[in-house]
Amino acid sequence: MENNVIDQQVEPSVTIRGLSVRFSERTVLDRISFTACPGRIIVIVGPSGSGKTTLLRAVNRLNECFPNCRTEGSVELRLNGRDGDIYRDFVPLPDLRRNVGMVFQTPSVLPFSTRKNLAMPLKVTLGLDGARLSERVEWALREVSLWDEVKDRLHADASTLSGGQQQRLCLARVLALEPQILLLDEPTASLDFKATEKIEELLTRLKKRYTILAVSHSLSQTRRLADRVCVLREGRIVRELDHQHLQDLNEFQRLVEDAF
Ligand SMILES: Nc1ncnc2c1ncn2[C@@H]1O[C@H](COP(=O)(O)OP(=O)(O)OP(=O)(O)O)[C@@H](O)[C@H]1O
Repeated sequence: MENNVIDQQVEPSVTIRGLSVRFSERTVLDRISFTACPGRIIVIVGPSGSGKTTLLRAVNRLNECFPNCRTEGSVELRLNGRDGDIYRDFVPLPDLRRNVGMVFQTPSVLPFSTRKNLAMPLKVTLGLDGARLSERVEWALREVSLWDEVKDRLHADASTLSGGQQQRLCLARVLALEPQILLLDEPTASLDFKATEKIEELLTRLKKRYTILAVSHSLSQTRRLADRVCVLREGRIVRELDHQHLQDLNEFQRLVEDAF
């Protein structure tokens, strides 16, 4: 069965058609199709090993880091008003990764100060320096509600921040490059409930301006965040749930558990 989820209210910014990913001879994603739109969060859930991370990585060609990986099908993105299939049309990888930012399960801060974590990619990728660089650093930290917490220790090593602060720093690093699409792989996996709450509030605010694809292992979080839920099992989308399914917690849990 090939899935075809079309969001009819808003022009999609991600259109995935017949996407299959193999590692060596093993099929990990099997003819996946769906669309994602700006202003919406799609949450991907599914058993461990069902292909959730691989699906996120397919949207900015990160699977290509693995030499045994083969991808078929298309991932069409609308970037800066132009459509293109990232596997067929020429999209320089740095441009693609800047526009399609990814935040990983475990905060991946660089072994530098908080400021340098943001400043370095801004210098290298956008060539910013001086006042423009400082403004962008502050903007990104404010965007993730971290500025007030770190403004007096911008030059301290980023590893001295709490786990939740580090994860927000990673998100700030992605946002600073002005992406249009965010890929979030269990962004609260390593956080306590307070830090999780902050990230969830942040995502709810950010979703108005970005297309967000997120992976979550928490059904209650999925229900809080998602506009649409895709249940992945053995590399296929076996169920899609939208607003009407998310209203009643028991009904939602039953539908997802059935799909698992
Ligand atoms: N680079 C790779 N080489 C070989 N197999 C891989 C590679 N990356 C992922 N896989 C395999 O693909 C399958 C899907 O992995 P993936 O990480 O996408 O699953 P997941 O649903 O995100 O799992 P989890 O919930 O445990 O994070 C797994 O069986 C995994 O072992």
